[in-house]
Amino acid sequence: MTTPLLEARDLNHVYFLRHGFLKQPAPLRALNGVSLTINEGEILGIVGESGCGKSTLARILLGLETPTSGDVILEGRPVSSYPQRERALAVQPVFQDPYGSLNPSMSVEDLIALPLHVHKIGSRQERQQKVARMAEQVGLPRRALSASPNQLSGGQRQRVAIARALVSGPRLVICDEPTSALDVSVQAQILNLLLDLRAEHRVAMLFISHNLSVIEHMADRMMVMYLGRVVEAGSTQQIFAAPAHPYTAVLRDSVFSPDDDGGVPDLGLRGNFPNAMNMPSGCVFHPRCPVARPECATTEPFLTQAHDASRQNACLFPLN
Ligand SMILES: Nc1ncnc2c1ncn2[C@@H]1O[C@H](COP(=O)(O)OP(=O)(O)OP(=O)(O)O)[C@@H](O)[C@H]1O
Repeated sequence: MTTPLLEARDLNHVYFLRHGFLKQPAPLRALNGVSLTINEGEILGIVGESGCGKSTLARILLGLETPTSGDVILEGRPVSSYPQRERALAVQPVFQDPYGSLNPSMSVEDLIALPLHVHKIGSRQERQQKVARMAEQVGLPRRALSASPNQLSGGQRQRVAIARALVSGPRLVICDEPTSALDVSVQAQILNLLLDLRAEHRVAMLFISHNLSVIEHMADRMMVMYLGRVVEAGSTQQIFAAPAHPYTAVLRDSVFSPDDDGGVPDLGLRGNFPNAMNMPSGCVFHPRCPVARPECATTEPFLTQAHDASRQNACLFPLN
């Protein structure tokens, strides 16, 4: 068996929130026993409503946050044993907001070259060549290299962010809602660009979105998250054809407005998205589940294999 590129084992993350000056901080479980693997060159999609823990997971995998418990293993070694430089070279981010993540006082060329500069890769001339090649691959015109990011459109800025993420040759790119802030007309272009770059560079991606149709387009395998837990995982094609968890089925059948802003979509479910500080008993989805039975309020389901070893779901009464 080949070693996965990245493995997360039983990640738990708790934030402590203080309500009121004198009150004791109360725990909010943002991640609850999340495990995953990403293989070389593979795209793993993570989907779920706002607040389900997607960005917390991304930040932990990027090393921007330390999990309360659990392990992250990169190419068979715990990430804690990696020097920061090596980890940053192996795993690069592309965030949602291309406006906030690009320093407007730098030129596009310097922005793309930043990882090469920080990690002292290549001579000045080699860096320039790499940046020019990368800019061409992401479809930026040559004249954009001397521009400030403020002079570019949202789609072009995201191309800069993607070029910067890929220029140092990472093995994994973590894309957190990379097209949610863009105009509908450019979203598909950026998604297809990421697919082309994956094919060309054999780079793996963790692709986070609240929109299941984006995940369907992008991901080889996918995980559905709800209130910090994984409720279904498996091949994207199989899950779309026959979702096992009622939450996945609701997400699949909901109609997303193409220009929704990444907030909580209207899934037509009874009840609101629950408060993560006051988790429902039994199955955490049961208060909103269209097919819940009495046992669902009292018995907690665990993520278990179904169909074959590649699929898992956490439902007492799976649909398929
Ligand atoms: N720094 C923080 N301090 C306290 N609570 C946090 C913090 N970051 C996230 N949370 C809480 O943790 C839970 C998971 O948040 P997270 O941002 O990871 O979810 P998400 O699925 O990425 O949502 P979104 O798409 O809105 O970013 C939420 O209840 C959120 O309010």
